[in-house]
Amino acid sequence: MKLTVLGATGSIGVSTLDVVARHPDRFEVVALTGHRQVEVLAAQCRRFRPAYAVVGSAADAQRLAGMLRDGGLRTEVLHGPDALSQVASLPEVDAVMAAIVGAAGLPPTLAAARAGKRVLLANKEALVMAGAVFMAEVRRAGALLLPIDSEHNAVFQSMPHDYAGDMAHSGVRRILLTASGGPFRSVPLETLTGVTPEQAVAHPNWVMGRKISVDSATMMNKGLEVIEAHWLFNAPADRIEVVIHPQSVIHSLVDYEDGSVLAQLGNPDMRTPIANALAWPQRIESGVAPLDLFAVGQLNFERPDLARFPCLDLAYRALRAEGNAAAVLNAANEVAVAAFLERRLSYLGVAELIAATLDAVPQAAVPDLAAVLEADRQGRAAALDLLVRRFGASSAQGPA
Ligand SMILES: NC(=O)C1=CN([C@@H]2O[C@H](COP(=O)(O)OP(=O)(O)OC[C@H]3O[C@@H](n4cnc5c(N)ncnc54)[C@H](OP(=O)(O)O)[C@@H]3O)[C@@H](O)[C@H]2O)C=CC1
Ligand SMILES: CC(=O)[C@@H](O)[C@H](O)COP(=O)(O)O
Ligand SMILES: [Mn+2]
Repeated sequence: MKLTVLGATGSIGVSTLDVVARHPDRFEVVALTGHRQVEVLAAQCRRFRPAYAVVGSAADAQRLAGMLRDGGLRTEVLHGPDALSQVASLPEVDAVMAAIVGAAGLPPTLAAARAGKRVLLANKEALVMAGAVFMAEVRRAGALLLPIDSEHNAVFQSMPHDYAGDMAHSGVRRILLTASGGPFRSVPLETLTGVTPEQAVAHPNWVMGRKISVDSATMMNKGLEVIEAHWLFNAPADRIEVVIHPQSVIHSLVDYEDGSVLAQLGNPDMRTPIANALAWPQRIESGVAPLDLFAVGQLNFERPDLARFPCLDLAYRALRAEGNAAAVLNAANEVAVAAFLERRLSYLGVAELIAATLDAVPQAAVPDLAAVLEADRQGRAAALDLLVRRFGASSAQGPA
């Protein structure tokens, strides 16, 4: 199978290449993309010898090309958003790992879907922003969409094999998404005012990029995942429930009409869902240790407290509002998380800024990609404006 890995230099990208390296007879890497981490991408190119590598800027492309030439590699180095879409839709590529973080991942992921690829979807923001447009393109092009997000991969594994998007027909009552509750699940509520980016990114169970780690702390990650589940499984909001499960061993569950509840369990290591989607419908070795239930000992469950996790409530509200609301929610969240990581916004300010942005941007339909991108633009503009005017941040904003 010939692969493009979008976001190869990130947490999911590195785990993907770890699985790929275990099966040189099965997988061939055609293209790798990074953004700013040129040295990491250069090392990956030396190891996997792709035909194409993509970075964010012309200057970095020049630097990478020099490094690869010195190593005797023939990899063609490209840069910029169009190059991402180009390598996501190459005719010789069978499967695309979509592991760019945030809205920047939408155009190349959509390009892969439009080209009818096997799309391994980690970039949940793409589906949150553009769910209807994205799913329509998947169906039109006959692409195979396989979820990488651990919860959705667990649901995928626990659904009937012939599930075609009709929960009632398949006897599915509810989808139960598990959530760790993040680093602030049980700290006294009054201490949340002063929490730092370092505390927020210290996830109890998973090692991930900084943006998704903050999302886990606020539980916006679970909110985005509720919206993701809605689109992937054609599930209405009131049939998707979130269950806090602090051990992150049960990755999610499907509740059937006959009272059966099927779940997928495993150690919290993304190489399991990555291997599952890369090889589906076969099973391959992933490097993940066998689950030791005696060491786990206990599996606990709690109902999420929406006063502690208002972002979860905001995401359900955006899903129910339909139209541009989810794209605005996502845009505001990206602005808020970046500002929090730069210490320009408090932890509690993240949810407040998102709520204020949702109030500020008028409702609109999003029938096509242009409308989705306009909703994203409006959400970012409103959030940045509110950040300065209402939340007192200075007007300069650095990279996320
Ligand atoms: N990490 C995890 O365990 C999980 C992640 N996900 C999802 O997977 C996606 C990736 O997450 P994760 O790997 O943690 O994130 P990371 O921050 O670790 O990696 C992000 C990747 O995207 C690249 N990137 C960043 N900005 C841009 C841009 N503007 N244009 C092109 N490429 C860009 C980065 O390049 P560079 O580093 O070179 O600058 C890097 O390769 C997210 O959508 C996340 O929600 C879902 C489930 C679990
Ligand atoms: C590994 C993965 O899929 C993450 O999205 C994970 O779910 C984050 O943990 P939380 O349950 O804390 O959001
Ligand atoms: Mn997840």
